[in-house]
Amino acid sequence: MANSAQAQKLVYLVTGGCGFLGEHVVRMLLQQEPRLRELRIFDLHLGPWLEELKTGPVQVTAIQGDVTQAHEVAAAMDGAHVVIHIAGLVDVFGRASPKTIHEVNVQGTQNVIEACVQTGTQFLVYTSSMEVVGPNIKGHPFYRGNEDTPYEAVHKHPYPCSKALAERLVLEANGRKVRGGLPLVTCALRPTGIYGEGHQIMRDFYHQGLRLGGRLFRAIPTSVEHGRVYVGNVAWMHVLVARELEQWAALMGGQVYFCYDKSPYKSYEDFNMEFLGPCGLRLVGARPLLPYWLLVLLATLNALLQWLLRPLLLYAPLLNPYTLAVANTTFTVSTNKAQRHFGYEPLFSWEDSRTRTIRWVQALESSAQ
Ligand SMILES: NC(=O)c1ccc[n+]([C@@H]2O[C@H](COP(=O)([O-])OP(=O)(O)OC[C@H]3O[C@@H](n4cnc5c(N)ncnc54)[C@H](O)[C@@H]3O)[C@@H](O)[C@H]2O)c1
Ligand SMILES: CC(C)[C@@H](O)CC[C@@H](C)[C@H]1CC[C@H]2[C@@H]3[C@H](O)C=C4C[C@@H](O)CC[C@]4(C)[C@H]3CC[C@]12C
Repeated sequence: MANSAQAQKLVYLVTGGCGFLGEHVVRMLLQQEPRLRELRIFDLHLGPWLEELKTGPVQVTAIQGDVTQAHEVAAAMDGAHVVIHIAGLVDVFGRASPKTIHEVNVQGTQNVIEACVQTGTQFLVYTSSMEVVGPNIKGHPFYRGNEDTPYEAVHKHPYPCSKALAERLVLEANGRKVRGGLPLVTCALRPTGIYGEGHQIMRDFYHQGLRLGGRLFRAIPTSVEHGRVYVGNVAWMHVLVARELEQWAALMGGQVYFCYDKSPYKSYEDFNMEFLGPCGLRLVGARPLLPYWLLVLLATLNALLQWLLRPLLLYAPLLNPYTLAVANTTFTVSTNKAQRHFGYEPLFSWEDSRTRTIRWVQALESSAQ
């Protein structure tokens, strides 16, 4: 813990700080980073909950802005020591155009990098994604892989393509001179499927189950495992990386780290039932109720419907060809690189992560009644 001489001298900027992961990172920084003097939260959509944070010892500055606007990013960055770049369009459901996804995720990231160079911000932590690696378009499984596992990372979908390009920009920017002549130190964190309080997709599954009389229908074989990580542990890894990046710049600069904890490897649907089951939902079927070819047909029909209806309304169901393919491909990580490089250990046990998430879903239940 920092002593009083070190305390409260740093300015952090968090982009996307009002999103699912961003809010947890903001709250974790306020709890776990004693050197914070000012915390700037830059987001397209500011949350009302930010007001409650302004009563503490750290100056919390909410900045409504757009990462696609370079001047807005530079203005928010000026004077910051560390930037944690979380903002992004997480869209695999066809809600945004490929162009918009690229503008936000790639150009937005480039704007953050250039703002660091222009203003002299020396430390950049980027929230990347497992999808930078896979699953690839060939449906190759990634089984208990790590940051060095060979894998043909070939993508077509705009989201993984944008995350892969943005991550590359961040890693290539490591070592660039920023204003004042010091080197920019960057690194990228790759969460697998994040779960926890505020996860919109979990909320969607819960409401879908309520609509179907408390039942969800299995679509994916139990043998297909997906790595998942609790949002609190992802937030903790962001805080730790931002703290250690200066001291271990030579080791950590230009590196990628998977985000991991002790969450069990299960199919995406079975894992969700760890939280939805205790809240009264039941997953029907020991194996998929429909053959895979029929699921592909239904997913394709959903994509066609989305295209036909687009001039009238946004139709964006969970099931589409991309989400079906991802859900149906094993992707699990087994690594300790973050532990070896900067001493990361999960802050929340699996049991604690599960309990917190169940309590959140139960709160949804009471608000739905
Ligand atoms: N959710 C996951 O499972 C997961 C897994 C791996 C990586 N990630 C990455 O984590 C990051 C956050 O994901 P999330 O699940 O919290 O998503 P989210 O949509 O809840 O949060 C994204 C935030 O970014 C903001 N934002 C979007 N466009 C912006 C723009 N143009 N300018 C400024 N702010 C903008 C949004 O308003 C939102 O607050 C993303 O970069 C995503 O790729 C998410
Ligand atoms: C309708 C069924 C087939 C159902 O099982 C579909 C589930 C599907 C919506 C999810 C399965 C895997 C998810 C993705 C994965 O957890 C990792 C991701 C990376 C992250 O950066 C963004 C979110 C996501 C793409 C995540 C999205 C939902 C799934 C595709």
